[in-house]
Amino acid sequence: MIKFSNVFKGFGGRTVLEDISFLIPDNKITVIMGPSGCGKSTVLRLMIGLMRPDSGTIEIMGNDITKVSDKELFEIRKNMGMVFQAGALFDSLNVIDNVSFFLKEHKLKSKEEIASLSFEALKFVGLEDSAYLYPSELSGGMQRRVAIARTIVYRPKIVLFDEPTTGLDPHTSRIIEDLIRNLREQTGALILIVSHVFQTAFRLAERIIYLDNKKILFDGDPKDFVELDNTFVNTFLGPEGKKIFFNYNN
Ligand SMILES: Nc1ncnc2c1ncn2[C@@H]1O[C@H](COP(=O)(O)OP(=O)(O)OP(=O)(O)O)[C@@H](O)[C@H]1O
Repeated sequence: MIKFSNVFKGFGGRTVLEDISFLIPDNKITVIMGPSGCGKSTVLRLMIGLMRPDSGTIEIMGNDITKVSDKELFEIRKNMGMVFQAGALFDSLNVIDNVSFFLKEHKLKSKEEIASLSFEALKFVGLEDSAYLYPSELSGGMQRRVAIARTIVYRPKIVLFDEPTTGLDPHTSRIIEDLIRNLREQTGALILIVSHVFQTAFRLAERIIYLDNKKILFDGDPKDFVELDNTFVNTFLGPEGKKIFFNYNN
C-alpha cells in the first residue's frame, strides 16, 4: 500500500502539488493520468524517495518515508521497482548483465541464484534468446522489456512504471501492456503506472487517479472517470479519449 497524506511540493516558489492525498491499494492496477507538466513524475520521484515533499507524509507499506534515515529508505526501496520511460539500460553491458546488475551489485544472492533468477526474468518478458545481445542491438520495445526484466528480477512488491508505452507502436504497446497485466496476475505486486497514453491507461487501469492544476481531480473507477463532467478532464480527454475508452470497454 502507498499512502500520500496532505503532500505539498513546489520548485523555486512555484507549487506543483498542493495538498495531495491518495491511497493506492495492493491489489489493483492504478494509473495516474494528467496533462504534461501536472506533476506525475514528481509524484513518482517522491514515492521512491528521490525527493522529499515540502510537507505531508508518504507511507510505503506502513513506513513514512519522509521521516526515515537513508539506510532505512534503502531497505524500504528494496521492495520497490521502477521501470523508467527510456529503459535506462547500461549500453556497455549485455542483456543478461543488465538484468542481473542490481542483484550482483548488492550481493543479494549466490552466483547461481542470480543467474537463474535473471534468466527467469528474461523468460517472463520473452527475451531469453536475446541474453547476450547489447542494448544497441535491440528494438525500442525489446529495450523496454529488458528494463522490465531488470526491475522484476529482485521480485519487488511494488512496481512503478513511468510512461511504459510512450513512443511505441500499437503492437509493441500491446506486448508491454500484456506483460504488465501478467506481472500483476503472477506476482500480485502493487502496480502503479504513470501514463498520458489513453490506450494504455484504459486497457490496464482498474483505478484512475487524475492530477491537474496541482490537485487530484478524480480518484476512482475508470468508468466514472470518463463520465465525469469536469472542465479539466473534458479538455484532457476530448471526444477522442472518451471514444477510446468506450471502444475498449464495450
Ligand atoms: N527538479 C525540478 N526542479 C525544478 N522544477 C521541476 C523539477 N521537477 C519538476 N519540475 C517542474 O514541476 C512541474 C511538474 O513536472 P513533472 O515532470 O512532475 O510533470 P509531468 O506531469 O510528469 O510532465 P510530463 O508528462 O511532461 O513528463 C513542471 O513544471 C516541471 O518543470
